[in-house]
Amino acid sequence: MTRIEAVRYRPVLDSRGNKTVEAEVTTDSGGFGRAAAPSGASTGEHEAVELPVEEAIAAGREHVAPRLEGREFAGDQRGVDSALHAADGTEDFSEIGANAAVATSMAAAKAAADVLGVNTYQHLGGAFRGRNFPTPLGNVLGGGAHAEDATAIQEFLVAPTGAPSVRQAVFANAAVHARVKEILEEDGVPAAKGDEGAWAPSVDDATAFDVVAEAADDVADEFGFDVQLGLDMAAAECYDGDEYAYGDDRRSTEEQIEYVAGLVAEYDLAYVEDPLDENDFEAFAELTDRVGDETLVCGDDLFVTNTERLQRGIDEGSANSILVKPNQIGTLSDAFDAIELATRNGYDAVVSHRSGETEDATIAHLAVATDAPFIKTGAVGGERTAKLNELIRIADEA
Ligand SMILES: C=C(OP(=O)(O)O)C(=O)O
Ligand SMILES: [Mg+2]
Repeated sequence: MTRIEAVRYRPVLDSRGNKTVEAEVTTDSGGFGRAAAPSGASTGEHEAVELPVEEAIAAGREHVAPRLEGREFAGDQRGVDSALHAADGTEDFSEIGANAAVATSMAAAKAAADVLGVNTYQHLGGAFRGRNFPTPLGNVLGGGAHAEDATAIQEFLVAPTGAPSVRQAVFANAAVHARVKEILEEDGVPAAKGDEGAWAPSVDDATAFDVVAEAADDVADEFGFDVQLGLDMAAAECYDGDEYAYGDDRRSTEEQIEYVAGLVAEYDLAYVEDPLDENDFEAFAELTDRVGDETLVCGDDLFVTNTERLQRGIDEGSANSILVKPNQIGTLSDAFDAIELATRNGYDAVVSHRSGETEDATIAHLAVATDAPFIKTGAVGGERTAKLNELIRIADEA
């Protein structure tokens, strides 16, 4: 097997115009991989640590590159990711930065795939992957931490659960995004876009539900398959330790559970992410008990792609789905472990982008490599379509 020859770092821009870490890995047989770290805005309290970009790059050059160059076999992803942990030496990548770690981990995977002459998803998932594709969850309207003066709920998502192909699913989500804009225009509501390209009008959540439900119904009729709704409620952002504050509404934990259960029934929600605070495994379990047969209750800030937190959730019945963001945990191996633990326990994995993204499309490969049933990566915008178009290409080739 071929060895890693060089690991290089540079600062590049993400979709918010912030600097982020890009890594390049070359191998002694001419393999090449390049990847960049994404960045969150509504980050979970228990996520691995993102360092300031210059610090992360300096740490990568000083501590990571010497451990990989000339030493690690390019195809040994676990070996590469163990070397990243060894270079860091902490539980949360606070020494080298999860941004340096994840960019290196993903670049190494791509370099190895290049050496082997296969797609990244085949290198990561093996010869038998590439038959199943994730249903894309598309953010079409939202606010919260992703846009000023917009909805209190962070993301109104569409889930084309009836789509016959990933391509049709991707096109349906884009069509809902376009239809949402038309409905807002008909209603005389101006709307700019939030961080992920979703419309960010200054409307209350009840109005947003009506607009998105109408748009999804119209597109379902046009495309001839089911297009359901989903939410990311990013509840930790709205919880003050006592109450949930969404716009002018204040709710106790019990009232929040009641409210979410009501939404699931009223809008036939296929998916509800972070409906409760990131430390309240118990309230999550209460809600999952009530609505877990009808919808996916997904932990993002609750689990932060961390197998220990996921195991606690499994033990307590806190959810039935996990959001998987490689940069929350720092390496592809750790993200893989979270998906495998989830799958073995009947949890649906949702591989996810961050609100700050780049053209990097590794998560599309990760989703296909693990047979993840869902991917959340926006509906429109170059940094989002990079992943969606990659899925279309993979499906075309597979
Ligand atoms: C994608 C999300 O946002 P961020 O990247 O800001 O955490 C999310 O909360 O699921
Ligand atoms: Mg979330």
